[in-house]
Amino acid sequence: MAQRPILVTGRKGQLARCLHEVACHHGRPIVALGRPDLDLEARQDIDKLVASIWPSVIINAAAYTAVDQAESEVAKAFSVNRDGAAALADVAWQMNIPFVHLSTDYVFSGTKPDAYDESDIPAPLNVYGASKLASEAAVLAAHPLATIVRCSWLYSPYGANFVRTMLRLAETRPVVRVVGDQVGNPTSAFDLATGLLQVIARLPSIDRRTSAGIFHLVGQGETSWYGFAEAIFNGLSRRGIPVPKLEAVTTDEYPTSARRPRNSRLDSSKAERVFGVRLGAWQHSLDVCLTELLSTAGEADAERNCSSWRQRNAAVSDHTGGQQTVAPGL
Ligand SMILES: NC(=O)C1=CN([C@@H]2O[C@H](COP(=O)(O)OP(=O)(O)OC[C@H]3O[C@@H](n4cnc5c(N)ncnc54)[C@H](OP(=O)(O)O)[C@@H]3O)[C@@H](O)[C@H]2O)C=CC1
Ligand SMILES: Cc1cn([C@H]2C[C@H](O)[C@@H](COP(=O)(O)OP(=O)(O)O[C@H]3O[C@@H](C)C(=O)[C@@H](O)[C@H]3O)O2)c(=O)[nH]c1=O
Ligand SMILES: [Mg+2]
Repeated sequence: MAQRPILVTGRKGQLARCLHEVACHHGRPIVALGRPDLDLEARQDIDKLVASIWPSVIINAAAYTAVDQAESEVAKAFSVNRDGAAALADVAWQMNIPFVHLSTDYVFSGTKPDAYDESDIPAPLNVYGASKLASEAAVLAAHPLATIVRCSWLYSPYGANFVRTMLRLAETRPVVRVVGDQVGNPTSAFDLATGLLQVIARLPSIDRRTSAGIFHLVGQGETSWYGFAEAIFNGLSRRGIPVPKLEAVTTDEYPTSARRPRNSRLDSSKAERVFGVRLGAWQHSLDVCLTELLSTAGEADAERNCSSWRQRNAAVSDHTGGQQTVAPGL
């Protein structure tokens, strides 16, 4: 009998695209759905759509992710992130399908001096973070066995992310100013995709109460947005590309609509203990991403097929601790 596919939502988003590539590379059937076919705000026929695919697991990578814009689109952010996610989780629960949902470091206020673990109390500073925190509770209410993965500072060759923003600014600005007083964990969406596939591969062998609930899963290492920008520009310089002058500024000197946490570092040790998954160091994965971006300049937004996943990605290790490029157990 044919293997049931993974169903991922948010098809054009960076994580969904990475999941698609990595799953294809490992010969795992995967169906990616996006708007208009699957719109989390128009959920009448989600159950029929899901039934027609009959997936082995659903990964909800669709979300309203425009952090500043969310401040003035509160209803929409909650409608997509909380209500849409809950409706999909409900369908999964009714059909007895495991459900993996993504959340964010922005659920935290940033006042803790250390990395946040799953027992820390969230207190979001912005609408996006509040809507994602609400999504966690709503998803777990609809699907008590859902696995919720909080990640942070995702980057990839696709979509809107800080690496692609810095590459764009490098081409157009003589000086780039970036905040140096907000720290977190940059996370490669390819590494996260590989880690998520390991998580779902291990779900059947783990007690369902243990795999349910919240897990932090981010790239190893930490930096500020300024440190991240510096590493990006260093990567460009090493490749002979001219870069602008980079200046560190404070949060107060770089006003934005949404407030952001000063510290949103996440401790991923629970995910490592339970699922045996650990993502790679962000500096290495950034270099992989830059190579990919610069070798495919201009086509990063094009739809790609399975064959485009090269053996270049996903520094993920299993519980044996060894770094490897091919994820174990997929
Ligand atoms: N980006 C980051 O730094 C981080 C992201 N996360 C979480 O990880 C997940 C994946 O993020 P990422 O891949 O970066 O997000 P992207 O913004 O790259 O992609 C999100 C996708 O969701 C889709 N979407 C938006 N609204 C709807 C809707 N009403 N119905 C269906 N699809 C919709 C968008 O579709 P369309 O293309 O049609 O607009 C888009 O393709 C999200 O849950 C996000 O909150 C967590 C931490 C960090
Ligand atoms: C573009 C730019 C940003 N910044 C600052 C603003 C902000 O504090 C920080 C990051 O800005 P961005 O808007 O790129 O990133 P932001 O949208 O805040 O990224 C977040 O997205 C959501 C979806 C998440 O879940 C988070 O984990 C996080 O990745 O850098 C500068 O200082 N200079 C700049 O030139
Ligand atoms: Mg943004």
